[in-house]
Amino acid sequence: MTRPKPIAVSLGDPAGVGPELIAEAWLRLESERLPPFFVTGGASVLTAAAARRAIAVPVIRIEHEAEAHEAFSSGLPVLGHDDAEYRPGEPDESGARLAIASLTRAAALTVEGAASAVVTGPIAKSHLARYGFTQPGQTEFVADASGTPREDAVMMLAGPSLRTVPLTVHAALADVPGLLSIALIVRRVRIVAASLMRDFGLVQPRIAVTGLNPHAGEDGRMGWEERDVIGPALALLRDEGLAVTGPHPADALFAAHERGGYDVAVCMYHDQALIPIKTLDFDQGVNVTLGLPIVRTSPDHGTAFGIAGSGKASAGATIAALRMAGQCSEHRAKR
Ligand SMILES: NC(=O)C1=CN([C@@H]2O[C@H](COP(=O)(O)OP(=O)(O)OC[C@H]3O[C@@H](n4cnc5c(N)ncnc54)[C@H](O)[C@@H]3O)[C@@H](O)[C@H]2O)C=CC1
Ligand SMILES: NCC(=O)COP(=O)(O)O
Repeated sequence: MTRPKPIAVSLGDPAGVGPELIAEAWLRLESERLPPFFVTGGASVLTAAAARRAIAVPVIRIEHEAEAHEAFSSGLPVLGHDDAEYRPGEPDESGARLAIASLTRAAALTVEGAASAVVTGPIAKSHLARYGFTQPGQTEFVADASGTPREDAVMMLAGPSLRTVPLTVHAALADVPGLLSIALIVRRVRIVAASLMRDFGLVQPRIAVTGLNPHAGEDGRMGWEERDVIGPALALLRDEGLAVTGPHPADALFAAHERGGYDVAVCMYHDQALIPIKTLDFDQGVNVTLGLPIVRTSPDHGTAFGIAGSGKASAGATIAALRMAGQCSEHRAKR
């Protein structure tokens, strides 16, 4: 049997918590039973970040991704020579350029099949935008890199307590009602259903869809989107045989007694989906992009510049992202 390819990990912004958490994940590879991975660039950043965190993580430079498997048991494999100075909490131009280069290479290696999945370290979008990062986020970046229409790259947040999908993502709240349409909901919910089957092994995913307005519109008294947009979209999806319920009032859907009734909650906007997951599962929350020809996950937290280098950041979400990337790749390989 051929062994699976290693996972390509992008560094994230070197001034953020990404590098120290990747190093910590490598340190715990046996206790956490992590699949083999390598980092694209940032060898001296990773060495310095591990030292600052007072953890013993030998960094092993590799010239080719095929060397990652052998290196992995002795140290953290780092591919290539892209690098920067380690200045935690002080994002700068060279760090931004390294983050972009690392992401670009990790995604490209995954698209060409040299890596089984890409796990992206956290970046600060507004900071990187000053240095040539043109996409709204890494979700759109990996969509473009893998030749996927951006509308088909669907963000899902997954933790031990629940999974959520924001149908609209990095949009101003005032723009959300105008962005919602029957076509968007149908297209994205179909992708959610197909991905939960392909990447997570669910046979018939149970999909709960929220309303947009308080009380899911209260029969049109508090908004019309449920009646005119969300409801008709869900009727179409049910006609296709998908196990879709809603529109549900969003305020109660995440209560413990409700969560057992669905496999994923599809939400209308960013905070509706992210607040419950970050409240319940912050330390194990994974951001996974559905609908791609490749597997991509990420810890769901950001760069946390304020605590970078302090040793306070938890590696739980990074470890969960690595583990989930390995599991999704295994599910795909079995199909
Ligand atoms: N996957 C990614 O690339 C993401 C990137 N971001 C970016 O990160 C930047 C900062 O965003 P914020 O909203 O401040 O979110 P953040 O996640 O960086 O920080 C929010 C709070 O959580 C804490 N925190 C974050 N990670 C932690 C960890 N591993 N352990 C313990 N505490 C942790 C921080 O100290 C802060 O108090 C933004 O520029 C945003 O674009 C935000 C979310 C995801
Ligand atoms: N709030 C989630 C987030 O910002 C992650 O976005 P992306 O960079 O993974 O697209």
